[in-house]
Amino acid sequence: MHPTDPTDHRQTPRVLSIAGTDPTGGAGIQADLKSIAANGGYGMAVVTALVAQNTMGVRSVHIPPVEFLTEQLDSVSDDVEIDAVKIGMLANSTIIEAVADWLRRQRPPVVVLDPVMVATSGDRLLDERAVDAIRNLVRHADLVTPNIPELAVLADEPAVSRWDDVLEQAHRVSATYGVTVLAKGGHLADGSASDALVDAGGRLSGGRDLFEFPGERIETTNTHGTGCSLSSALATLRPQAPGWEHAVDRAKRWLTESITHGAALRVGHGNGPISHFAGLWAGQDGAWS
Ligand SMILES: Nc1ncnc2c1ncn2[C@@H]1O[C@H](COP(=O)(O)OP(=O)(O)O)[C@@H](O)[C@H]1O
Ligand SMILES: Cc1ncc(COP(=O)(O)OP(=O)(O)O)c(N)n1
Repeated sequence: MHPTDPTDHRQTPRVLSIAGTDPTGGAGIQADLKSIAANGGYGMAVVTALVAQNTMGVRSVHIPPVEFLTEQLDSVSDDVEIDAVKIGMLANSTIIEAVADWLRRQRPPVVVLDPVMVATSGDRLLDERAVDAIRNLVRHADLVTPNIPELAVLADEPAVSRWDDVLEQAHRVSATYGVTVLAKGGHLADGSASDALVDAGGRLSGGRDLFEFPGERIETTNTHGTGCSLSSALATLRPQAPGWEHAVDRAKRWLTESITHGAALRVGHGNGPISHFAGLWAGQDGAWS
């Protein structure tokens, strides 16, 4: 996965995750750091919210004062050159505005926004009143990675269930916000798990407005944190890749392998995590000398 020479860290992207926590390690900041490392980056993390959750659901959310969030962001950017940022759970409009303000002052070259709204368990991770704020934040991103329900919220339209309708809705979102969209098909009910990169302005390689990434649904309940892990992988791979479509292609292959091996981790009684380092571990000799 590492660009060329694994001992030459001049090319290692320095990637910041701005997100909430998951003490079971499957989603949020904890998953992001694993994903960044697995995809060849140096991971850093600024916590937006502390979430008491596990593989079965969310128990409670603690949001530190917003001044402390800004203090964390400035601590990183005053010291480290950030190559890419991944933004995940933001919880409320005060936090969104603080992150937007920081981006206006310190925008890294690559900004990936996962517009986290509701966890698989059905628990809300974004205040319902913050939807307008998240729509404004989308305009600051290079890439936004909504799942099907989140795409509908960004489009301000009802959720769709046919893949062709997903592509059309993603096209409208891209045109409205002037952003590249990765529409994720993990919520499709037809046995597929395809994704699509859509840019209404034709900013993809070769002036294209669409790249599709077909995928088959893996029969597993180990899908906790797939969206977090994918967006972090993309933030890590984009500085290393010639275009978004190359980053998505590699990230999706890595994610598919990580989902496949998630159940072997034996973590939790609900929707378990993915195995971020399955590819690395597969190449290791288990024998002790
Ligand atoms: N069961 C599955 N098998 C294969 N890929 C999946 C599966 N579930 C999700 N994915 C993939 O994981 C990524 C996250 O998708 P999705 O579940 O739609 O987002 P989120 O986790 O944000 O709800 C996408 O690349 C999607 O195609
Ligand atoms: C802190 C935190 N952030 C995001 C999520 C949601 O994770 P995501 O990868 O979008 O998907 P699911 O885990 O809900 O499938 C989370 N649970 N916690």
